[in-house]
Amino acid sequence: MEVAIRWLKKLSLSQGDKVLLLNAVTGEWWWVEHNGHCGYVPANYLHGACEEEDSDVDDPWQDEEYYGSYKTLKLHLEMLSDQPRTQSYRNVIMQNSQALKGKRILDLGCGTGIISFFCAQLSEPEVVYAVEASDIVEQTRKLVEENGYSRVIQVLGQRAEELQLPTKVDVLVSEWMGTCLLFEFMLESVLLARDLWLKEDGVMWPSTARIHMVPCCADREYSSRVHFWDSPYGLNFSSLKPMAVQEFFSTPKPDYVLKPEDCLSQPCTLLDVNLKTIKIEALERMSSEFQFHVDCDGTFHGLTAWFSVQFQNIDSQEQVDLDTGPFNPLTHWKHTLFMLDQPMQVRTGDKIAGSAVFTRNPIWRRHLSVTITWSITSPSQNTEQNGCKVFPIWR
Ligand SMILES: N=C(N)NC/C=C/[C@H]1O[C@@H](n2cnc3c(N)ncnc32)[C@H](O)[C@@H]1O
Repeated sequence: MEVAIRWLKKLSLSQGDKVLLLNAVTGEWWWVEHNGHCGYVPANYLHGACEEEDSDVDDPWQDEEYYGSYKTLKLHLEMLSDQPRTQSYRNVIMQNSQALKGKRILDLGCGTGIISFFCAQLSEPEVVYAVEASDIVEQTRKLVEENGYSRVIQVLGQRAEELQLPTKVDVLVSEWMGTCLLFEFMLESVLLARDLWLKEDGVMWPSTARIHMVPCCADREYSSRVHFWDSPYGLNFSSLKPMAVQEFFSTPKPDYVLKPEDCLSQPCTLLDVNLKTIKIEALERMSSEFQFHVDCDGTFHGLTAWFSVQFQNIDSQEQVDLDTGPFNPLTHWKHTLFMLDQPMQVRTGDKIAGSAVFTRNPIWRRHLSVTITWSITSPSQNTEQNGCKVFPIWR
């Protein structure tokens, strides 16, 4: 079936082909990806079957698997061991110790309760509601008891979506950030709790969140997975290279560590979200233009993204900034590398312009896809190269 949409490149599909649904944009047209190419398809051309069992689709938030991953200590150890992350929250609370006196605080997704402990230890809030949906919460209750904070910290073992509080709160603090900021979309739960339980003049911590991106050289990453096939043990395996690109670079690499010297230009800020005002429905699709001015000759292998969050002080204009990028101490989030299929040589003075669109998965609600469109103009080489690639995270 040839679906040639006038303003999009052709998406050739045949009966029985499987496509990745990226966005059920309207009832009639769905934005899909097939073999690395994306385009619109009439919704009525597609029927039901997701790869997984239909029963899975009954749980689009995959809550059993999600909360199951937080009931053991592995992820909590990783987060608590992340000094830049945990110390940022501690610094915010310390700097606002006076302002937090007598206040009502909601710590959403408290895990082992570390943020709630900082509040009770460094200030004298009236109450801290420590909300946690995974089974780790039974341990958290014990920790509150054993550390003598039962009078201040109230541990609530439930999902934020089911929360019932006696009154609204003055501060909603949460550590909700996932890969590429948005993955897990715990942010939706935070915004839901904000809308239901945060006072009109209440404070959100973090207050703002940003996604940053920079074009980069990633030679070792590309060579070890693609050039490797040129001549392993003297044999010519190069016909495997397209398969290697597809297998290793179709999704971003979430645990990449970008070195400052591999940046090809100054980074830019793609998204800047105000967590007090953003509406939940805005999370479905967020897009941003970018323009990078290449400031050193090199190979353009891909784009690396990271996030930063800012915590606004309650009684002053100052803020604490947690920046997980390559120019700051490494965090457990590391960086996210979006590798292009084909590296390109770029020179100082070249321009890499384009857009990044963050589209939430209409079915798997904790997942998203990032569509990156680029155009490289090189005055020195008098060339222009364009491209577009869709990166699911992770469906
Ligand atoms: N920072 C990263 N990566 N992960 C976020 C942190 C996730 C923690 O928040 C809890 N959590 C996530 N969503 C909710 C919710 N809706 N209600 C209650 N608890 C929740 C999880 O069980 C983890 O303990």
